[in-house]
Amino acid sequence: MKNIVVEFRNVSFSYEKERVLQNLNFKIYENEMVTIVGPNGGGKTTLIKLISGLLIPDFGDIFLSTSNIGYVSQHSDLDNKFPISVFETVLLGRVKNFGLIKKEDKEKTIEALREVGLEKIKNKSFNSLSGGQKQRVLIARALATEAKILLLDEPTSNIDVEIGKNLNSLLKKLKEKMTIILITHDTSFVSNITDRVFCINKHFKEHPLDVNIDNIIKSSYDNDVALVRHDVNIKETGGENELY
Ligand SMILES: Nc1ncnc2c1ncn2[C@@H]1O[C@H](COP(=O)(O)OP(=O)(O)OP(=O)(O)O)[C@@H](O)[C@H]1O
Repeated sequence: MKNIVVEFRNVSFSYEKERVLQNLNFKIYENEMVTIVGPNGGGKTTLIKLISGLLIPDFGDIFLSTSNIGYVSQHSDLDNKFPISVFETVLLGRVKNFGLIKKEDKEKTIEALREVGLEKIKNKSFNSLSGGQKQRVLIARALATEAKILLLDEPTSNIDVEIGKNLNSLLKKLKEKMTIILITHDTSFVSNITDRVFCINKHFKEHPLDVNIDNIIKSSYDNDVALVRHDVNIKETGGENELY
């Protein structure tokens, strides 16, 4: 029997008066990879913000087996006016309460960069990298925190098919040592490695793996449901904290 890593019990969430998630119940287990799909505005990002602790539910309870959570959000750009190297970006994952950086922190940073295959470009500026490389650096930053749960919000935005394949192999490797929860509109990208598929449209549904997910979403929610990737930056609204 696998250990439960995340459990939602009757969880509901609203932004001000708008109910976005209604009575969610599910469990996610150790070393599982769960893919979250659903229409635009269905509440997928809200769900992973609840898991990360960035948002607090109105009702219900969320149980987590660890507070070590790495979150790679949809938007990978850092401020261009704030030049930062690849190494420093990943090292930020080790900075706790503005304490001193120790030798061990630098070692863990290099280890994380090696794991995602980017050790050789550690001195490059983060903003000079391609979309796919930036994604890998941000995954390395999550690894440097020694995360036990990795949350990824649309990791295939801004990257081409070839880089997507590399990311797929990286996630397959990482799945052996952590639980991965990933939002994507591109289900083919993870179909060979995901263990379960959750569909979120205010309510929760779990779908079987062996069918075409896009068709399921359309038949479940109606044909007009928009399934689009986030290739554009959208400014966050509301009073939430940004993790990075
Ligand atoms: N900070 C916020 N303040 C108010 N409403 C918000 C906020 N963030 C999201 N919403 C609203 O909550 C609903 C769910 O948004 P969410 O981003 O979780 O959906 P999503 O499934 O991730 O959508 P997408 O596929 O477009 O990224 C939407 O109606 C959205 O407009």
